[in-house]
Amino acid sequence: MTTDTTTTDTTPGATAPGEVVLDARGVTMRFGGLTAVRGVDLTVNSGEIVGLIGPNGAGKTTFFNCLTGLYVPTEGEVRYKGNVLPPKSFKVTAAGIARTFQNIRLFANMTVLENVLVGGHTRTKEGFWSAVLRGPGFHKAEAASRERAMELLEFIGLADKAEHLARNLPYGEQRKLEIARALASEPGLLLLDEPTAGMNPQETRATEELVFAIRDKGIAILVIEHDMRFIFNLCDRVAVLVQGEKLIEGDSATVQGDERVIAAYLGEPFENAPGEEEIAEVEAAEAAAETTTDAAPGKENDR
Ligand SMILES: Nc1ncnc2c1ncn2[C@@H]1O[C@H](COP(=O)(O)OP(=O)(O)OP(=O)(O)O)[C@@H](O)[C@H]1O
Repeated sequence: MTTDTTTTDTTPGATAPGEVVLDARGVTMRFGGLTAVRGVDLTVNSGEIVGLIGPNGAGKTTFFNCLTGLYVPTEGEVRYKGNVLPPKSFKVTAAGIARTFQNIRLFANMTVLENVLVGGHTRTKEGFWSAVLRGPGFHKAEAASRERAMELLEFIGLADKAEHLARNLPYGEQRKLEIARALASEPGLLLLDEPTAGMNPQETRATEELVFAIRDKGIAILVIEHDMRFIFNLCDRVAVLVQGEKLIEGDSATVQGDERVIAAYLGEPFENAPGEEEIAEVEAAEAAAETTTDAAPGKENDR
């Protein structure tokens, strides 16, 4: 994985520093008599990682769905780089917002590379007839798509598994692949819905590094996550939803220390420093991984 800390202006979809990428205003979503999201304002600026937290059923996923064209908000407006979002998911993706889902949604029987190629189809210039006739233009475009997809797999650390079936990847790598597939649509904003769900501490830490590296490519990030340590380490700003409404928004220290957040969500003050137990757990997992690699060099993952 590339971990350069400078913004690369060659990244497609990358945004100039300080630009408002996402501007959601007064977003309300009702399902019959239930108001799942009520009057939520949220902005994400370029270069930022913003977290969205809240108890189960607070409306986080519903709000995400309003940002991706899956739902049209009952009230309010969502703008991406100044333009109101089109009311269809594929048009929102084409506009520059990509997402991952709470539950992994890969094409299990396709290869890792094919999954990324599918993610990039919104950026393929060749049209239907070109694909049918398979002329020189098509082959050139196909080669370029494969090259871009391989670059992404390189970045994410899965290039050596490009030809493996997605279903044979370990869980943590499937989650990475989902992110690579989302990045293939060349977004300016990436929405991550519980990216570390089900991960061990080592995988969570790797995901943290990956999200920083994506941000450093000039892609703004909005992330939902229940793992508070992950959120507070990662995010420039955190917004807290409770019962569909935004309770507070601020930097990690402000949110962690807010009595209403503690009462409504955290339950007890959050300790910023990782505990000795967790450090030991991560170190043990890393040592075990190294031993396995040393013991079985070049061992192929099952396909
Ligand atoms: N399609 C739907 N139809 C009816 N009610 C819905 C629908 N989707 C969500 N809800 C309700 O809206 C509320 C908010 O749900 P949502 O899934 O957005 O919460 P969440 O904060 O993402 O929760 P979690 O952390 O458990 O994923 C819940 O009461 C849920 O039952």
